[in-house]
Amino acid sequence: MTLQLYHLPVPGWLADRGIDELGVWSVPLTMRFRRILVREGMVLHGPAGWGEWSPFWDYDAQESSTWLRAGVEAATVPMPPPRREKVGVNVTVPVTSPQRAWQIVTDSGCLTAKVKVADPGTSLAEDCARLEAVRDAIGSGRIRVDANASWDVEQARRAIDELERAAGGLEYVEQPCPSVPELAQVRRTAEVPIAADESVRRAEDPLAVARAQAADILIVKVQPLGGVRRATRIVEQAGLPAVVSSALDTSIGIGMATQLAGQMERLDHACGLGTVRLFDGDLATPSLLPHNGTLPVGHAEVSPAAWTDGPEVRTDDMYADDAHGASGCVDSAGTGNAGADLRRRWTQRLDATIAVLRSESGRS
Ligand SMILES: O=C(O)CCC(=O)C1=CC=C[C@@H](O)[C@@H]1C(=O)O
Ligand SMILES: [Mg+2]
Repeated sequence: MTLQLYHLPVPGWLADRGIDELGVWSVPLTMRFRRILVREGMVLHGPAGWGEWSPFWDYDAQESSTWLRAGVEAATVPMPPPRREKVGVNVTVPVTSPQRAWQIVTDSGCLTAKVKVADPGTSLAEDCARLEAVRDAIGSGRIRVDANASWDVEQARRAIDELERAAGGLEYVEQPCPSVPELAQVRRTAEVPIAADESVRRAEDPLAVARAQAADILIVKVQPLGGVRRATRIVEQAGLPAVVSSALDTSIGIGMATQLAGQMERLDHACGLGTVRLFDGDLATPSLLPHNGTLPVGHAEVSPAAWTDGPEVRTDDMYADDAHGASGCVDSAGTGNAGADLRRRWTQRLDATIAVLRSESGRS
């Protein structure tokens, strides 16, 4: 399987906001990440360029609506000039063998590595072996780990000590435990700084973690936080250093994230934006991949060559049989209903998500 990208008709709610082109895509990953092997989403075009909307499939319409606000903002709201032209990024190391981890870090050219740990079904010893290999590859560079809320307080204390020893020093530990009170407890005794990710991006109140002094650093992601402007406000209000990171986006979403990094007053840490390397295909040419550990700040464009159904498909012709775009599409390879399932699932998802936003604007 390779990259697929199909046009979809633009629903009225998006057209009213200035969106004039809509695509749905699917890209295989080069290796398992976050327990998935394929990433899917939409891209939206408007007066400010391209935006991405790619909530994971385990997110409901309510949570996905925040991600949609971000995609619409990127496509329709021009950003002020950035404070910096390029940003440092970390290489992301999935749960994998020490050999592969070593190779990923060596190939990356990055001076900071973020290593996934505590994945269900793997042991602390395996995590330590991966960290030793990463230290060997990165030399005097920085290593951070992400536990994705997998530990309780006691497990976190024990694991952090061991991981720190294996890594020969850690820059920070990202989301060791699920709740804010647990993070606060771990932070009180840990020698290593604590970063909050899920407690910011999936929380009803993204500032609660800062108020509770439960983290030293915030991880901020454009789509989960509803856009560059809202994410910037959250960082300002929290008053903590922030690490701009990816939501496992294509280059379009990574471009949105570089814009957030470009707007931030303080940017002391490498951004978690090197993840296009995990994709086997991309919407932009060239892809937003780090060179010498940095990425340029700015929007990425969907490449005309990326469209499976051709760059200039008139959606009213394509979907003559089906107003919702799920059938009747003839792709450029002549394979009939290729992508029909992808288009149907995402059209339904978009409809449900727009319904949430409509009801919210009805209430306000
Ligand atoms: O921060 C990075 O280096 C890459 C981004 C990354 O790790 C993630 C992206 C998307 C979903 C998450 O499971 C994961 C994270 O938890 O930070
Ligand atoms: Mg994380």
